[in-house]
Amino acid sequence: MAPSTQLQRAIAAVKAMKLLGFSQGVAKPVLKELLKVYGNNWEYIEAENYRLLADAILDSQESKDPEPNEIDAAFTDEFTKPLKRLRHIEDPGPSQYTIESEASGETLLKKKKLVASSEDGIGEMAPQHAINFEEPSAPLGHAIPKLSRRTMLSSFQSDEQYLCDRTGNVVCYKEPKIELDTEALQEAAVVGVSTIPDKPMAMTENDISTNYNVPIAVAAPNGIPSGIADSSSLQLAPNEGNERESFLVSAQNVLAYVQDSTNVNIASSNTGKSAADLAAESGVPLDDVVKLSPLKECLKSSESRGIHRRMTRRSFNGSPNLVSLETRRKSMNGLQSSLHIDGQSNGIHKNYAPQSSDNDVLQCSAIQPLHENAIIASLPQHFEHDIAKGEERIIISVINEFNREKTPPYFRYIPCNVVYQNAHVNFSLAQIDEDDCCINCFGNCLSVSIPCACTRETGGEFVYTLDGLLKKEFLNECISMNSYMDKRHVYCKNCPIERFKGENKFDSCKGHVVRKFIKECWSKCGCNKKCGNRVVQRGITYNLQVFYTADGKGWGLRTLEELPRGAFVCEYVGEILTSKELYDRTVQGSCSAKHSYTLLLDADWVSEEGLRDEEALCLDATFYGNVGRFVNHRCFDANLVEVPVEWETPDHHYYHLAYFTTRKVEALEELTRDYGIDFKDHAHPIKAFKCLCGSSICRDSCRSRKRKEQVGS
Ligand SMILES: C[S@@+](CC[C@H](N)C(=O)[O-])C[C@H]1O[C@@H](n2cnc3c(N)ncnc32)[C@H](O)[C@@H]1O
Repeated sequence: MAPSTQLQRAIAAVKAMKLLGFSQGVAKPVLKELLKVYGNNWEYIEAENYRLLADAILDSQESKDPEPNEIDAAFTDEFTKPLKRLRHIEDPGPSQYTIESEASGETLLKKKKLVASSEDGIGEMAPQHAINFEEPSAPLGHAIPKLSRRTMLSSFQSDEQYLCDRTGNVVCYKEPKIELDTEALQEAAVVGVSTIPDKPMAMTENDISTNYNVPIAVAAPNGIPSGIADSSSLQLAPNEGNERESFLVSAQNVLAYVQDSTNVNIASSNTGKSAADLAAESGVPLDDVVKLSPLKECLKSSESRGIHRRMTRRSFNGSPNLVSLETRRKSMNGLQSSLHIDGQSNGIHKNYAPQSSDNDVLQCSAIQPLHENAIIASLPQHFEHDIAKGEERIIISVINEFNREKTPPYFRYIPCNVVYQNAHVNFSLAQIDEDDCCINCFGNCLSVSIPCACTRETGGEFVYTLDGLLKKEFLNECISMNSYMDKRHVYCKNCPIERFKGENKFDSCKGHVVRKFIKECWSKCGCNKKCGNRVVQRGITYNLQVFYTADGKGWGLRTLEELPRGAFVCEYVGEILTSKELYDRTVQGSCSAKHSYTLLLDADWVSEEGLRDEEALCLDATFYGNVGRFVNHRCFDANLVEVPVEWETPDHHYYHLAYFTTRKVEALEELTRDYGIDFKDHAHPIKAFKCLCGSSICRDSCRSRKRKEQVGS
């Protein structure tokens, strides 16, 4: 990236932090560290108005948070000591981030320690500028800002525009960016060198928010995959690390089994009610919901806050759990997980996302800490307990049983595609011809013997069964069309992928796969929302989980319940880009993430001679996407197949990519699809990787054999 752009972005970031009350001196070193960690990928840092940066600053500050009796000294020191700078050392202390490689080959974001030093110029963090989350006294007359991460982040997010609903039109989003001003430009001169940090922002009493979402939670034993709990087979292992799992508790039953990173705490809901109040209101005996540890009483008292904070921190460093195993065992026995596999029913109950208010749902968004000090004791938790952040009808948990990477690298969850900027995706009822919809239908189109007009695309036949599965014949055809061997390619004369490469690089079309489309009924149709010809647009209905794969592929997606053949699993959702925009992103390196998340919507590129730039569309799930982005590749015998589906527009330029099962899939099986990669073709737009699919017919096996031979010789 050109230095000036880099500088401008740095200024904007620092400025944004300043608006939150973080001085330049505080923000700058953390920003530098994040840039290192994310390989100068600004998209991550700028996402959600620099949420990652704010999180990281809060984390580093919390780690520096002095004990109450140190506060006075720190402030007194302000005028007596030279400003200290931070440097990395191996000893425990306040944290920053660093990258480490695991045996698996994955690169992990880890905390690196910072300690005061006056030697190098990484940045400054004078004690007076660390935001304190305790009840501070300000001996030197400073106004001490008291902010919570939640307060800050919600103020950060307040001007976000929301994106889309599941069946609605694609919405073009624009996130507010911090405008550069002259003051910021002056600061440009000092980004990268140390300066005297600014004074903290003065805060009023109203700014001091206490609306922490602190739920009731029960720790589950380690070693049980999130989403699966069979109380009869629980192994109560000693606490080996910091990662645990908890339940999402509703008034009547446990909704989900979720992962967490911090300690067990008992606290109030975000309405400010206590656990006891909520339990009383919901009619669930408190002891049945949560077995309070002996710590309960001391956590409730304000005097104990310091103790709790210290205990939380100690435990975060790996020392024994706050709640006894016995307490945990009782808690587990007192609860029925909604996600259990038992011998009798062999069923996993749906992990529906709660729709109700605080009154009837106590959200255990991972074992949330009691107060703000503890909130920032964890690594940034982008997704809390549901990676879909409530955007799907199902809660989608995340679990890593192999290393300490708690969540996948940052991305923003969207349940349906969103136009990035120039893509021509414009839905209008007028655009849908009467022959392309079933205006005169009513009820469920599938219950009538004569197929409706929406089946024109599929030869006058509905492709779905009454159970909502893809019919055998259609599924077989899709599998065969997608199969690497049988795939039929068509070639366009003026391929949009090639034409942006510049004159020297211009190449002939690499080919586009011929596909079979599904056309679902939609708003202009007379049928109702429950019509059997509306499957994909209803969204995810099966229990899925994002998990860390054991075989080095990074994160993956799996099912927590058995899936029948022909079942719709999820859509591949991302930003809708023109192929030019995708090319520009690739050239700029903003898509240089370790994994590739782009797909072409190229099914119809050959049918028009002069396809306009804005009509040659792609999906990029690198920064915005849904669970579809975690589906890994498997050569030949993948259990998912990708099918193009359209409902809002029948023009084949824009459509949805839906994943259906190619066979019965067992609970806990990883969901995979064949990306169609030719591992020998290095010019292919999909960046090849060393395939670790494990299939006995892996197409990359020749290459890996060759490599081994080369190494051996
Ligand atoms: C759409 S992403 C899948 C999710 C990804 N594993 C993650 O951690 O976010 C595609 C990327 O995953 C990795 N991947 C997928 N299938 C793989 C396979 N069979 N072997 C090795 N890496 C794979 C590659 O890095 C690929 O670019």
